[in-house]
Amino acid sequence: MSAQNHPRIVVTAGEPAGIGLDLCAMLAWKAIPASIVVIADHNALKNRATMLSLSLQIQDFKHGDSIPQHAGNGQLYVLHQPASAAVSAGELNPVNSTYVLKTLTTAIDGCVNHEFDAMVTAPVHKGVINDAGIAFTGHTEFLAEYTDTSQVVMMLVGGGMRVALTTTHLPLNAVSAAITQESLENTIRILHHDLVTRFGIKTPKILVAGLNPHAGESGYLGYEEIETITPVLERLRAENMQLIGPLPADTLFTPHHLANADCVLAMYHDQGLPVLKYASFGGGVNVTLGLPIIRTSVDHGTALDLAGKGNIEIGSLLAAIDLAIELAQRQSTQ
Ligand SMILES: NC(=O)C1=CN([C@@H]2O[C@H](COP(=O)(O)OP(=O)(O)OC[C@H]3O[C@@H](n4cnc5c(N)ncnc54)[C@H](O)[C@@H]3O)[C@@H](O)[C@H]2O)C=CC1
Ligand SMILES: NCC(=O)COP(=O)(O)O
Repeated sequence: MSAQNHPRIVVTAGEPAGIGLDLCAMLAWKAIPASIVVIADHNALKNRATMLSLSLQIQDFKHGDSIPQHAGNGQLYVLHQPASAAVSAGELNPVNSTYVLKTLTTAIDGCVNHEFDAMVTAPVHKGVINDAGIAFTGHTEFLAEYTDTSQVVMMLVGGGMRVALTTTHLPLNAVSAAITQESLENTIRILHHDLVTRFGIKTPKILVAGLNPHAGESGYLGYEEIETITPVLERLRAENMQLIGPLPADTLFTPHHLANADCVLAMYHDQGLPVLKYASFGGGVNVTLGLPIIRTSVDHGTALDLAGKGNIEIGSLLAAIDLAIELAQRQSTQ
């Protein structure tokens, strides 16, 4: 926390051809109870602001500078990370992938060494980073690897729900094999631990989805519920965790089930996230659990079609910053 006791948040601007730069420029006009430093290419950010007719005033941030609470008066503190190639709104260039990853590692390092209290990420484009010859499936996996964390959990918050995932960015045909008793148990332990410590929920109630239609229909539609999910839930219930399931995913997201639950654990990305995004797109937040640092993110992608055009929603970035502030404040009191 700063000397004035407000959280210090670092925001990575994401894929420069996408709307991350637009969001960061717009952020300069939002008052926020935290200090904010954006990591981006100074000139690319200035140019994007000009495209949006925003007269952004960039203050260059240097490591060690102390900065005031974000006033929302058009000023933005920017840690300049030079892009590797010229930036053009809407046009991906694999050459800039190293720049994108450098913004991430700079933010992670800043959180690990306590220069910042939390990092918030604008969207990156997974495909173009791979086009550059760098294997990359998402921030979540990148953060885990860079911080040497063996397992993390992706959770989205929005629309009155929290939805965590057992597996993240995997082809569908690899999902079943990736869900082992060990990986599921670790996922639930991380989820439970962070709901208690980071979110302040004393005894979290977690709804756990089955993998197969109708949660396997007693084995007639698949065995993962019987062989993998149920034994793990029974083991962890013996430790007094409140775990309901495995429940059929098609009826789990109904008011009846959700009313008293703190979180849903889905088995894979597109089992859980379409429901949450339907309920909250543009206002949802992605948070990585199990990391040694606090990281939240927007719930949407790079929206290349909208970059530089001036008609985007900033709600998800603001919600991600709000959650980062909440988590940082709770951590500072522990
Ligand atoms: N946190 C991250 O880094 C994320 C990155 N992605 C990446 O983004 C890239 C594009 O993904 P898509 O599936 O096309 O999803 P997308 O979210 O970029 O776009 C889906 C639709 O939503 C619109 N949209 C997105 N954000 C918006 C905003 N803030 N305001 C108004 N409209 C908005 C887009 O114009 C498009 O019509 C992919 O490479 C994907 O992996 C996707 C999700 C999260
Ligand atoms: N659907 C969520 C997403 O793709 C963002 O993932 P990550 O980059 O935060 O790992």
